[in-house]
Amino acid sequence: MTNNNKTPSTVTFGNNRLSIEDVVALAEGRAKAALSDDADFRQRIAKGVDFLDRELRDHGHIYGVTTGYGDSVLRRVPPHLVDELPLHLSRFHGCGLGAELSVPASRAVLAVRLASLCSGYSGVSIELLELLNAFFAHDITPIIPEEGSVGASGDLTPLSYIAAALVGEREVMMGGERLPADAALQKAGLQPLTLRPKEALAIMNGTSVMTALMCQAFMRAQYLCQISTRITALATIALHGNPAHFDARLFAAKPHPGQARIAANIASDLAMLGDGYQPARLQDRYSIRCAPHVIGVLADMMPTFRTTLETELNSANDNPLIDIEDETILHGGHFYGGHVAFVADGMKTLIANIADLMDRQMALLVDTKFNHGLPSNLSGSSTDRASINHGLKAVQIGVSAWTAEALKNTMPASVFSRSTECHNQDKVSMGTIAARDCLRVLQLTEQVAAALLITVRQAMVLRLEQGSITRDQLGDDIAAFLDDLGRDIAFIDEDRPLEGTLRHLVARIGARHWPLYSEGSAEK
Ligand SMILES: N[C@@H](Cc1ccc(O)cc1)C(=O)O
Repeated sequence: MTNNNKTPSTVTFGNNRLSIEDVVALAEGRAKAALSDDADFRQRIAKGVDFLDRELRDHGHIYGVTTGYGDSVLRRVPPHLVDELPLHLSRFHGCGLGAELSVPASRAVLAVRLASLCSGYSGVSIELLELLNAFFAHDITPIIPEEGSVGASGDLTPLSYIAAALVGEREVMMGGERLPADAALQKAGLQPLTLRPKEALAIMNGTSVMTALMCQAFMRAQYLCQISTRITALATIALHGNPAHFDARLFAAKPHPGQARIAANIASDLAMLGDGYQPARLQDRYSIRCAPHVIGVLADMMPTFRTTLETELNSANDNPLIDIEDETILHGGHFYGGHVAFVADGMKTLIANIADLMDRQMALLVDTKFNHGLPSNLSGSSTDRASINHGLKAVQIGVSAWTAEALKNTMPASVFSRSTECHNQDKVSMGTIAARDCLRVLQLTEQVAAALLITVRQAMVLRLEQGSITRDQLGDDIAAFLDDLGRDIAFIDEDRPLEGTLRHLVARIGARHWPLYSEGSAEK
């Protein structure tokens, strides 16, 4: 498939592997979906269906086809009710609650489930795969409530909303419009699917919701590494900090590659300060001096996170699996999302630590006890009006609140297994809760980053006005970045509400608006 760090224009589902970038490009509507025409792939899919049909005819006993589900495995379904069983599965799981997934998130879920079904272990028909693929072409996304999965019988309840949409039940979004699924299918000229015996189980019995959410989280975490690195560089300059903390020789002596790269990026941002530059202190406080050691942990874990997420993304995480080579049905527990759960729990901890780092950097910048000659709360008001102006005081309070909430949400979800479903599912992953927490922590941390962008830009303008830093001492990248920020953030001389600016900057961060360092540099 595509190279990991390039945006594809078409993502093809078939025998090939998908990358996180493929999923996110589809989710964000930057790529089209296609189902492979490859003869081997189509034959493999056909073989699975044919084998299941024969198995049912010749042996007449298959889990989830002629039995009840889960703990109800001992219940035998008589042949005349076998065809009705899949619709029961999708319907009794139609009990999701909570917020609805966004359209991009729902698209990511569709993509991840389609990828898994294409691995050829689930015994679904090519018609099912074609219809899922057609959802992309017609911009149809199931409306999926995000709560109700324990992440270890797969994401049964949220994925039931995909099964329902395919058969023309419940609601979908289509080109920005909320419609009953049957109406949307009709509008698109598509026929609702009649689910074959194992197909509802195949759609629902997997880890695709948590995996999709973590693909989105991964891309955001990657950008967070970069933006927090740039913020650190600007905070260091604005505080008259010491560039020597980022010397390559230091990082060769403790050579975690991600950490070294973050340090090198900060060092290159500070390179133009020049020999005449005098730092205010020999050693800066840890939120400056140890920034590579905080951001670097996330940077160093990203390759592992990628490997784990992409293994899950390209896996058959259904049960039972159909081995078409040996013509056997394999009963297992691949719907268990333990790996994704751990990535989500781990990633959210590392992200919240970056929120905390930036919160501490802001504390240094706004406080005249630490900021080496900048005004209180970085207010740019002239002296006679300084008594009524409070600059970034409330923004700092907001940052404290967002940081506290991010830190609070780092409670691991994966250790809170509950035995459920009459003790059949007596150990579960809670990976979907972990993934949702991770996204919430990201959102809060991106808000902190937005506030820090206002802070460092304000501090830099003040320094340039003071003349304690000159424009020549900023490298081209830093100067261009500050100019770009200046178009989004007006200088704060008189107090004004900053909500609009904050929201705008949060959206900019979400869109990875500023190209920072080299693409994908938070990883390799
Ligand atoms: N995940 C279960 C199947 C299942 C499906 C739906 C349920 O409600 C419960 C269990 C298995 O494969 O064993």
